[in-house]
Amino acid sequence: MDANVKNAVTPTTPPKVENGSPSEITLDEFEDLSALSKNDDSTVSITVVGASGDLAKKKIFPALFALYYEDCLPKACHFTIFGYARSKMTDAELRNMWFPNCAVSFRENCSEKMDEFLKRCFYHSGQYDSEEHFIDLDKKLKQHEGSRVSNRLFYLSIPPNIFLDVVKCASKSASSVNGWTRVIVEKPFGRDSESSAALTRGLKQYLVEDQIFRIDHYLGKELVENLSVLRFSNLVFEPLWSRQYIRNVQLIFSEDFGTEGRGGYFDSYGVIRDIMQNHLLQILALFAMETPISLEAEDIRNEKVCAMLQQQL
Ligand SMILES: NC(=O)C1=CN([C@@H]2O[C@H](COP(=O)(O)OP(=O)(O)OC[C@H]3O[C@@H](n4cnc5c(N)ncnc54)[C@H](OP(=O)(O)O)[C@@H]3O)[C@@H](O)[C@H]2O)C=CC1
Ligand SMILES: O=C1O[C@H](COP(=O)(O)O)[C@@H](O)[C@H](O)[C@H]1O
Repeated sequence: MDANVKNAVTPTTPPKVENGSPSEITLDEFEDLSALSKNDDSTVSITVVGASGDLAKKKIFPALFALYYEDCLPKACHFTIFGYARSKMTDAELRNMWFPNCAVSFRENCSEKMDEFLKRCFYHSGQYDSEEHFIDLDKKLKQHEGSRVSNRLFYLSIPPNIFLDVVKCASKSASSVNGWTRVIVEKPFGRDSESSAALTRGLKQYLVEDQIFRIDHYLGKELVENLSVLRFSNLVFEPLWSRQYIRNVQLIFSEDFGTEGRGGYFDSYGVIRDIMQNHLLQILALFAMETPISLEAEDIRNEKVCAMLQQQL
């Protein structure tokens, strides 16, 4: 979770929303969604909003399949994945669209696993600001969830100007009545601290902070994940990792392709905002923070915030 955003506004208790439900399991439990399958009475439904887009196709669905392949999703029939967007598509068309990107070279039984996984994937076409269309989605989700406890996750893979429309409709018309409801928000979280705080205030009209997961996909990269292990578990590096021994730190970001489809986004938002204030600052914080009391998410977050405040970044 992005701590700077989290701390950008004074937490307030949001008004209770119709059909809304507060979180019922902790962040740690959430990390292993497969744990939910131990309880035969619960299901997880993941709705990827903006399913027709680039991010969904290239990253989210392959990642969901990888989770399924590694048994990190509840067993089949205890999870459902819905794509939601305005484009008209059938379930089969959605599956065909995702398939090529998901079919990476996993180990054995990949195609069987893929068949099982795709059978749990469905599509619902709707407008982002239509409560009616989210009510229709809710009905479809219920058909798959049956009478079990339903836990629902909405992944916002859409441009930021429609985040709030979706959160409003999803929380009013399609949130879980008996389990948790959570929302994953993709960057950018606003274009400056004022708009970031405004976004957080907007989200909190419908959700409490524990329901909001701001994602920075750089933190999932192997190299970045290994940074903490390298720093804190390596007897050679650990004592040397300080200002006494390190004079200069450079973070170099390079891509081997051009602007491609990002021209409009870069013009209005900027390359620095695209990469630096999120991905690269997260890495710098991981690099510069003091040793956290544990490698739990909240403890690392706390140390990253301290490191940033000390550097006045
Ligand atoms: N692509 C990437 O690698 C990354 C993207 N992100 C962020 O994730 C989000 C999604 O990215 P990406 O998939 O590339 O974006 P897209 O531009 O592909 O948009 C996703 C979907 O949203 C709908 N959409 C697009 N523009 C509008 C609009 N103006 N009004 C309403 N709906 C619209 C379209 O679906 P339909 O027309 O079917 O409704 C589209 O398929 C963005 O916030 C982006 O900044 C973050 C990290 C990396
Ligand atoms: O968030 C973004 O990241 C990608 C780079 O990430 P990668 O995992 O594909 O290396 C960047 O190309 C994109 O512009 C930016 O929005």
